[in-house]
Amino acid sequence: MVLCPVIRKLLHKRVVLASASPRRQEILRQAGLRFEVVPSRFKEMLPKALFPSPPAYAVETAKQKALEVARRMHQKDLRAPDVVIGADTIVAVGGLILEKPVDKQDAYSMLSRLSGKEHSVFTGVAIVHCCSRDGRLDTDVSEFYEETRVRFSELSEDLLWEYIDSGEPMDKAGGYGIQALGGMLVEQVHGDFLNVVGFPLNRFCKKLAELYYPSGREDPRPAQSHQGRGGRDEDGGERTQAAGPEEAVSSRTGHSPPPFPTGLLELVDSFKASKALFTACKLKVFDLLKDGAPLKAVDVAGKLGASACGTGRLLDACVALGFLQKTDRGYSNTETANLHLTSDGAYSLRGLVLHHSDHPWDLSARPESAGRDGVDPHDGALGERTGPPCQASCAHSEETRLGLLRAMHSLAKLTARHVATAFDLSRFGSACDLGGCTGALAYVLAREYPRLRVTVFDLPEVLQHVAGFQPDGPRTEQVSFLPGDFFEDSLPEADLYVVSRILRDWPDGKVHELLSRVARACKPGGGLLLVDVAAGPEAEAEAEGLRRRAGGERSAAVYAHLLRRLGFADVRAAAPSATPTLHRACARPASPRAHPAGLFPPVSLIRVGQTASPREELGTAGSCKCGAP
Ligand SMILES: Cc1cn([C@H]2C[C@H](O)[C@@H](COP(=O)(O)OP(=O)(O)OP(=O)(O)O)O2)c(=O)[nH]c1=O
Repeated sequence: MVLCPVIRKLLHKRVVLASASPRRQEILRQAGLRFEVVPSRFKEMLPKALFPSPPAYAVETAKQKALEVARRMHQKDLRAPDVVIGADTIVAVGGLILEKPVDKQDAYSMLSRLSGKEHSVFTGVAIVHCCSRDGRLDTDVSEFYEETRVRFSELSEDLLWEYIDSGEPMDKAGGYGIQALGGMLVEQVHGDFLNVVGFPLNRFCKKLAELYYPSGREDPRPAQSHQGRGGRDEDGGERTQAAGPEEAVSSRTGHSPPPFPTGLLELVDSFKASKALFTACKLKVFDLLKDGAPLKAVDVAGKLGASACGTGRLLDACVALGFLQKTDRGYSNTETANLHLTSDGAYSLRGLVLHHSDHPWDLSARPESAGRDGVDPHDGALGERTGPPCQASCAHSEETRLGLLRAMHSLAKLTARHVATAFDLSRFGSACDLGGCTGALAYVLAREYPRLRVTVFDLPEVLQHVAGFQPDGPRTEQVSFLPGDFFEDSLPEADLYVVSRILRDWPDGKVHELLSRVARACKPGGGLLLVDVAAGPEAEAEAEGLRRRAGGERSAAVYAHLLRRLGFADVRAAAPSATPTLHRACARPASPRAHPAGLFPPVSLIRVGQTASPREELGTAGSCKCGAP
């Protein structure tokens, strides 16, 4: 996600980060910037004594790093990138500048100098706009620095050496990494934390805003006027041009182009990113790079039996996407890749990735039928409904079904804790997860509520595969599996029924039928935990006619109305306190026709209902069985 509008503005420029620092790459990537990484070869050996202050030294080094990359790229292709970003982080204590230690002894003398005192961390940043004209490179440098003050506690000799022996200090200014083990040495921080880690993101965004909207307008249109060559910015940095190249063109010709169709171009291009991810997962690139030392492209290619050139391009794409980091020593996984893209990552989504890779969204395969004939992409070739993916896959090969189970399992595992803790369910003694598949949610419910016994109720052909998905550890005995069809068979007895990510796959009639069955099975005082992606009200209104036959996300209001009619009282909704990952994972389109108003429905919804009072209410619920909500 790109929060900062100025960063969004850079999305269609060729941006290069002239730094090998994995931390800088991570910070800028998290901010949504897209860039290539070309580490600078500038030797950080400027004579420090010539600079009036430590930050002046950091700023000049940052500038020289960026300019070296701009010149090298221009020489190589006679075409420089649009923007090159350079940065340099130093630690200053008592007028002394500390950079990266050269060896352990050097690290020791730096850290003992910092012990028990406050020091400053300065990061100098240079933003170089480039323009290649007639084989010549024109550059336009803006620069600034940020200061953060850090206080260390008193460090014992033992602690110092233990820390040095961890190896962490060696590639970091001042010999410590505040974001990792080095955080233990730190007593207080005043200022921007990311500045210490290597890149002052907040100040960087402000600087970009100054450059691109010099009059302080929020309006993202290009600025109409800009300063001439030789201007100086507020930090005393040289700046020859206030606006970027785009603005210059518009002011020269007097022609104002239409707003840049950023979102559209992103969509056109976005499949490439997915393709790179799919390919890397299929080839097990992230498994290969897990835990080991960084590998060069040629070594990865050798292990995969692939071409060095193609592998290099794939690995670079993964760097740009934030799944790999690249240094002089080679490629290695980012934390995201270790966690989500390796086969055995704690929250591996590899199964989901492979499923989507092997089963592209049907709309792309049969766009004509979806658009022209109004056939739902989940339907069979003649428009007949094949049911939710899990059931539809029963008609397919064992391999397809297993792939789908892995996909559903990985997603359920990622979101299970948010779901299990969205409401306090501790008063329930037993639960039945209808269509609970591999039991990913059931096990987390059992872990969160040690008194709860959970039955996973699903089709026999699904349950025959669950053995491969069982977690180790305590409380697995709280969970049991029972084969059955929630439309055909009697529902197992339970105090709480769970219907998670089921309803969106069914049309209204079936949704009503299933919830009516749950309402009838519910004991007085029993409950229902309904988990689904919710459509916003507008999408809901537009989807109304289409969804009756097709399924798709429904709004909170529709579910609330239906549940009340079925006799549930105390209907409550909660959007999970979701991480961006969770939101993205949940908020995906079921079918394009069900969401004509937008591809990404706004929120995930969890609601719990409890049958109000006993029998009359349940009777009412039964009498509603045939009516559509
Ligand atoms: C103080 C501190 C520094 N650092 C890092 C940030 C920088 O990467 C590094 C300082 O060295 P730099 O020379 O600024 O950067 P670099 O050598 O890592 O990368 P490049 O020169 O290619 O841009 O120290 C931390 O990661 N944590 C910290 O707490």
